[in-house]
Amino acid sequence: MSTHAAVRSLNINNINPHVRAAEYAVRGELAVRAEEYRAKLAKGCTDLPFDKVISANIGNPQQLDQKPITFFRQVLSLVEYPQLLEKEAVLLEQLGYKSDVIERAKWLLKEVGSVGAYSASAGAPGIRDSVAKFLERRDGFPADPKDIYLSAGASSGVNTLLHIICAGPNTGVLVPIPQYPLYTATLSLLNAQCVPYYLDESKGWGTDLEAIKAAHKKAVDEGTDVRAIVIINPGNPTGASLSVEDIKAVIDFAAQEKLVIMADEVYQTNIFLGEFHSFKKVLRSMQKDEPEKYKYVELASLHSISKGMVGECGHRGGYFELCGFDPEVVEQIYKFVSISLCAPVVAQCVVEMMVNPPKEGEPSYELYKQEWDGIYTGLRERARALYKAFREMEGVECQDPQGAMYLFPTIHLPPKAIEAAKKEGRSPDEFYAFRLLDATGVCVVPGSGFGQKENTLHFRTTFLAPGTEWVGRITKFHKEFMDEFR
Ligand SMILES: Cc1ncc(COP(=O)(O)O)c(C=O)c1O
Repeated sequence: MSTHAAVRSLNINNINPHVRAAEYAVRGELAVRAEEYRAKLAKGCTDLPFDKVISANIGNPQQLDQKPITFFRQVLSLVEYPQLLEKEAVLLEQLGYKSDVIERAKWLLKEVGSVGAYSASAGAPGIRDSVAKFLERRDGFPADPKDIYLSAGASSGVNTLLHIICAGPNTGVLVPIPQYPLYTATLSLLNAQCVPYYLDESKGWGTDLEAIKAAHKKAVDEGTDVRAIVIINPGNPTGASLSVEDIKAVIDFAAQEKLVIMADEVYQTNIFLGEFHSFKKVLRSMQKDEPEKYKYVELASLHSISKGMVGECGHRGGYFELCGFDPEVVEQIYKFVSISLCAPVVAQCVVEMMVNPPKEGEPSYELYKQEWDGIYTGLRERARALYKAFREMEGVECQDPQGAMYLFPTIHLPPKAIEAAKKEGRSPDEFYAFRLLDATGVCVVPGSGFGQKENTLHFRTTFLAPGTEWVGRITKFHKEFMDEFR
């Protein structure tokens, strides 16, 4: 028994074991070490072989110098401090605010009252209306504001949905591998079963229906009550976007097997190759063609202000839309979200602006468009530069950058490196990632943090960091690593 156990109520062995069991590699040991290095550098330490830490482990755009969109922040400045609206002339003539910024701030304040007040549990009604209108424009099918729930980031939406879906240790949820570890971690917390299905790296990380069917059958045969399937589209860490055919196949399978579909669409605007097709749009078109067959498909789709060109992840905003859920279940979802009172109200305002940005012809449009396009082009260029560097590295294979904010290359490490990793009690990809961090200050996440096929090794890096100097650091490290262990 540790000495702590005698003097305190809580110790590592008596807290919730499901918290202990949960793994979340994107903020794990590597990220902690990276923060230690950052703190050392800030104190003026000069004995590290780098002068800057690059946090390429997490899609955190503004930490890596992505500038916030001016329209969003100008409006927020006014909703946070409405007294500024009494000085319209100063705003317009001296601070360069445009009239549509002032109008939007007034409108939002009318909808929410004060951003310091709780809103209705599922979000301010006017903001839910805006989201519904956006979905109608995006998909060409009606959307009902009553089906929309504002959330504290997509993470809190996922948390809500999995809490509702997971009835006990026997509940299973199909999760893509590799995946963003929010899903496996939350299933661990809920003591439910993750039913992994593998994405096909040889086909650009496509969703393989046969793999889904096989994973589902195996779990059902083992007695698991599989109730839902998670789809991340575009993928994290893979960036792959699903084709309409693949989405149809998933919906069809979900209809046959009565699976709730959780469509995580937070990267819907981060697309470099192909096109984004929402699950809602494809579902509604299938329902139009064959209403009886798809009538009861349950779909929850999620979006966020964290990603895309918005990148406001620190504000913690998002929403999910429910389609086809039983009204009694919906009541429980409503009760569940009401237990946390409401999503952050400032974040709800950002959601509103994300789904209803300045339109062509409006005063803020030109700058908005210029900023949006600049961020998009910068991301695409950095993705290409990183991809090109990976392609030239020995033993590294990388799929074309397709979307999201990440590359997920395969690495083939020499046997001596694998042995050295074993001696340190680390997986080889973890060993590689620690070495990379220690030598260059670049923090990536080993593939094992997302799941990967047996006998394959990967790492995930974002392509958010500005410039390409850090890419050179990775290339140099890799060459030296391979030489050391060859
Ligand atoms: C696929 C995916 N879903 C959800 C999230 C969570 O995003 P949010 O900041 O909206 O909670 C992330 C964050 O990286 C993500 O990659």
